Amino acid sequence: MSSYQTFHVMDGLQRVLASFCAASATAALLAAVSFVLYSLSYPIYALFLHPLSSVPGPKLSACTRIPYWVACIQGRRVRHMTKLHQIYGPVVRFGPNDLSYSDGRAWRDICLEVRFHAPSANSVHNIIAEPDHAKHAALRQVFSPAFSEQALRRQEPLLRKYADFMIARARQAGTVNMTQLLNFTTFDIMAELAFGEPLGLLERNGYSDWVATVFDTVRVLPYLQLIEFYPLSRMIFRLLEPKSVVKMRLDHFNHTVTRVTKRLEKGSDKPDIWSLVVDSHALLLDDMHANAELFMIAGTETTASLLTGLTYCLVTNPDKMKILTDEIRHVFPRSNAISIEELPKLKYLNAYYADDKRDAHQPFSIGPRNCIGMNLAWHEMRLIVAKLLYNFDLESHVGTDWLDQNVYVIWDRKPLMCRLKYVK
Ligand code: HEM
Repeated sequence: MSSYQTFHVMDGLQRVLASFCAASATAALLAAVSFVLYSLSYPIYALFLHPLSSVPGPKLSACTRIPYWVACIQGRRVRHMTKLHQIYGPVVRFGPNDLSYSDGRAWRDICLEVRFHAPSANSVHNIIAEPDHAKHAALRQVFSPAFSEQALRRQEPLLRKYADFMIARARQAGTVNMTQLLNFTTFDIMAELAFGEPLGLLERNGYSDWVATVFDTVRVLPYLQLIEFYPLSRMIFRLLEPKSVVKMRLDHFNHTVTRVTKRLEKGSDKPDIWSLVVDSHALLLDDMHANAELFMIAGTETTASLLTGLTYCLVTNPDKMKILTDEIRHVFPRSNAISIEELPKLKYLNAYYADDKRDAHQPFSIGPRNCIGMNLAWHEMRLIVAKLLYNFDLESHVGTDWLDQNVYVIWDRKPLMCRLKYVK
């Protein structure tokens, strides 16, 4: 009896299973057919019927973003886009729904369209990633006093301290890897502003583990961008992200959490970021952590990249370097007299800045989400260049292939070896 019943139950189960398998097979077949049909018809749509179909660009890029992602992953994004503009002109379609403009008139339109980034490890959006415009504006208002001209005048002794430390470090060396030295300097400055304490890179003449991780992991950044770009890959990644990677991300973030928390508990009368914003009570602790992490990236390697590039341009154009060096040594009687108040008055040092305002090139972006640290960056960069050229004659035999560098969201800068002769 029981075996008969069992046979019946099994029979029923088998039938349910069989029909389930058949349904699954049909669904899979339908999905496969739909996929094939979509793959075959999408290029026709993308090339002939899409609203962007008349915009110049490679046919493959009109159908898929794959060529762009490959270029990003290989660190060739800038070269890839430059080449596309050389071939196709000022407006290029580099993906099915993506346009790139090399014409300055596009700045206003591009700034209306904001790209959003993933939240920080504590799930809070920092200011650059904040998708809500009203929240962004509120954050901007809170942080603005810390980056105002008034704040910068109070921060000048700190900037000078590290510029002088950089000079002292360079004097000991003779031949210097400027890529590293400039990284040490900008990270030390920003750590004092964001954590209220130095990272000690100039002192130890080497990277801390935390900074080394930032540079060691740059090649992963395009993969993360790719994953974040598509909602499905983002969802799958969140589900499958290995625990070890999550832990690594949290450990890295906790470096900032520990330091910011310590700085807030301790209090400070130094003009760092928190002493200029903390009184507003408008920020939660999580906001502070997320934004401190952003400042440590946005305010360091950007400035260091520009300074390294400028140093390369100077050592490979000694005639221009001489004009700039003469200007700085003529205006200031001694290294200690170099001040952030006087530096903006130097004509040759600021020639780029003047050009930049007329030009289509906007390295700090424009609009309500432009770089909040722009004034700090200009003062810091002018001070560092002036101190460097006042104190040293620079020389380097680096070849033009130095310029051939990869960019993985941030530049993967090559070492820039320079001989520094102390002259004062
Ligand atoms: C040469 C140096 C620098 C360059 C070229 C630069 C460039 C930029 C650009 C292009 C943006 C807009 C990004 C976007 O729209 O996605 C930006 C935003 C930002 N930058 Fe800078 N930056 C520099 C230095 C600094 C410094 C020293 C700080 C100081 C912490 C800083 C902090 C920020 C912040 C917080 C934002 C987000 C602003 C917002 O969303 O309201 N940057 N920067």
